[in-house]
Amino acid sequence: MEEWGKRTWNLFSKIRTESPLIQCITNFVSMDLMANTLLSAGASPAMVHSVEEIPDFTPRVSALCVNLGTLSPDSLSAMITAAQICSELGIPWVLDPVAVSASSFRFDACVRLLGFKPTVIRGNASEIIALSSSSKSSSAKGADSTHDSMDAVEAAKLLARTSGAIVAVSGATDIVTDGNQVVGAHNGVALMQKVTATGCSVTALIAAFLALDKTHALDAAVSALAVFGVAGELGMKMAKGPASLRMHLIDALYGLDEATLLSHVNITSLS
Ligand SMILES: Nc1ncnc2c1ncn2[C@@H]1O[C@H](COP(=O)(O)OP(=O)(O)OP(=O)(O)O)[C@@H](O)[C@H]1O
Ligand SMILES: Cc1ncsc1CCO
Ligand SMILES: [Mg+2]
Repeated sequence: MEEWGKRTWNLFSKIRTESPLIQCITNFVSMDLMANTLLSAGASPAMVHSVEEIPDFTPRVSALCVNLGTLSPDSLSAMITAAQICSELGIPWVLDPVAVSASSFRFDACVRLLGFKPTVIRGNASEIIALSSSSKSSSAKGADSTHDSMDAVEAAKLLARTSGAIVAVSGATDIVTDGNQVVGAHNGVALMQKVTATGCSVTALIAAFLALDKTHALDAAVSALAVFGVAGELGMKMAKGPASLRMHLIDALYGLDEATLLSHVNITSLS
């Protein structure tokens, strides 16, 4: 546990000193919270999503975050172009398959994007179960999960093996796997589910952690989820509901110091 805490702090403090440039092609709901999450963590966000700009811009970024939340034919072209560049240039990129089973268009888009080998896939339990089982007809309602993250462990392992990506499942326990090893990050508070785009934002934070060391993608994903969860716990101490949690979570992320992080991080091996 102590080792995980130190590893997490080392990566997090590097974001603050190196301020990696993170491109986000994301949904309209999440843009504000995602950009503010990255800024508060010390990274430099850029919501560049026009396909005309991607050949110039994407080769210069340190990592890419692709989120299907408000997918359209135009945004899909941008995602595919950017993912292809990252895959060719070895730039780490993260896929957030929001509401993957909502439509065939969205599901097929996810499958096409998997062809460009995301470094990490982060979804909630319903999304990871649907993507892993290739099932377009899941019980998921939309962007919110109807499953517990622990129900998605086997699905996550299977998806990691078939895609070659590290797979992260958010929930009461955040789960991260490479297909064999399974690690749990137990930080966070349930009210984070009532703040839209917290999941989208932690996916972008994973991209920021990956930007520093893409060769240890499992560590990057676990660390990002733990840091965001700790910020949620600290923010909750001052929050009166979802709106003030959103504000205090961002403040807590910005002010997070080593001693506070080390005393709160709760990461365990689940395999
Ligand atoms: N029951 C819970 N207890 C503690 N933390 C939680 C709980 N549920 C979710 N979280 C945390 O909330 C954040 C968002 O996770 P969630 O699973 O709600 O993502 P999501 O469904 O993709 O969200 P969105 O699509 O709105 O961005 C994560 O950091 C996760 O760890
Ligand atoms: C509510 C919602 N709808 C599409 S994306 C999004 C934000 C959470 O994923
Ligand atoms: Mg989501």
